[in-house]
Amino acid sequence: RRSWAEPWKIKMVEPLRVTTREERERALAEAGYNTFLLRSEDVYIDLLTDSGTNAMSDRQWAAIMLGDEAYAGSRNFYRLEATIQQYYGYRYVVPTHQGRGAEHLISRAAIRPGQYVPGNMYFTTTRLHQELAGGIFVDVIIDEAHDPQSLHPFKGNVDLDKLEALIRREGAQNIAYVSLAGTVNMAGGQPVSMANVRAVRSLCDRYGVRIFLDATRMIENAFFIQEREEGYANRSIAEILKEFCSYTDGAWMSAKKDALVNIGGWLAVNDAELFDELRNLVVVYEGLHTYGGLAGRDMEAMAVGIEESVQDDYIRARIGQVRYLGELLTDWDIPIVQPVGGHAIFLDARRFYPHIPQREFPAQTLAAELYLDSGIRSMERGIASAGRDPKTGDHYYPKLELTRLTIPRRVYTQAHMDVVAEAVKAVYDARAQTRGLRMVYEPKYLRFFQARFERL
Ligand SMILES: Cc1ncc(COP(=O)(O)O)c(/C=N/[C@@H](Cc2ccccc2)C(=O)O)c1O
Repeated sequence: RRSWAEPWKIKMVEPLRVTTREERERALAEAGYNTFLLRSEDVYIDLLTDSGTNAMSDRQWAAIMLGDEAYAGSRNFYRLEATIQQYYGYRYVVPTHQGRGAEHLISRAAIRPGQYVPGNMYFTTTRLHQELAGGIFVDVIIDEAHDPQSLHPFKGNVDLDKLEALIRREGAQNIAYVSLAGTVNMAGGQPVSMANVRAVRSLCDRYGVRIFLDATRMIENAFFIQEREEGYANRSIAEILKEFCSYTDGAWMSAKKDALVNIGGWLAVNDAELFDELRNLVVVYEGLHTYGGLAGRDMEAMAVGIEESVQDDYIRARIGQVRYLGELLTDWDIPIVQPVGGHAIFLDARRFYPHIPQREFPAQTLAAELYLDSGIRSMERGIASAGRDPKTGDHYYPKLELTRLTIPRRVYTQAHMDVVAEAVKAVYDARAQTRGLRMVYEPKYLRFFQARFERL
């Protein structure tokens, strides 16, 4: 088998600054041991997120020059609308400034206070907007998703028995919609199979329950279907994407991931009445219905990004790079979530630091130690991110205590992945001497973004 390289070459570079250990000690102390509070200039390889950090192509940069900045009816909106209709298949499109904007609108328009929102594992902003709209999130993902060592090929799947039990217990009229994410970020970027979404569709049709898709990383999900699911090996990514979406009633997307732009999001539905309400809400919270908080140039770049994101050779290279890093780590027996997901390597902080109890924030500790060793920034995806149960006020205690190494699209080279793996190994080799953290400042909403910690 011959080696295989990315289907693009680099035309512009952005210099990186290597820092010293003492510079990083000072920067991290100022950031309250929270990688979200670090300055970008103090970060060497930035694996905090794949959101908005992806490299645009020359054609996307060219699209920036084609911005039609008319307040109403921008040419760029109609191009974006047509592109979403073509590739995702939905009828009505509403642009938003980013994913959160779309989550806010769909939650307000489609949830009545007290209704239940079953979903395949929670995502922080998605659940928060559902709760702010009075919804009650219920996790209906298969049990394997909560087991970092389970090799189930589609850990994002919905457990149909859990879903049907909820519908029968609460009554279909008390289910706002099924909130389906493909891939599932908090489970480790794990995909949903076509068979599962088809089965969820037929179950929901029996009870008259809607399904809305978080399509943020749906192209990566399509790749796993092409690679792992019977009957899809010879289907293109674009065909798989469109079929999957056809089993849902609408979708929201943070275009800052799959669509390769630095800002942007959209919401799309097939129901005309729901669209009317969304189209009206968008002018209250995001901007006119033909720009939704975006400049015309951003919408044009997003349309080009969508067209590039469905190219089979591009997505194979993208997933291949994540897998390459995963293999380096598993060769050293470093515990990560398996199977390797679409957008990141998730270090299993519970197995990495078995001596640090979850209340001392092992995943946050691991992100801090990795930054100190090498200037590599990662993100906590454990108890700090899980937040507090609104009913009891106590922390949620998630089974998954993970530190995410999130790989931006078309940004870093294989050499950077080698450096990352060696840094993780250095931290792993020193793990016995590492102590946990205590939280010294806790904000009310989505605390992980701005919380501050100190060493124990
Ligand atoms: C599956 C899914 N659905 C919606 C959104 C919101 O989209 P947006 O509002 O950011 O555009 C996101 C954003 N995910 C980013 C950024 C982030 C956001 C909250 C907490 C931590 C990190 C990440 O995972 O790094 C997502 O992953």
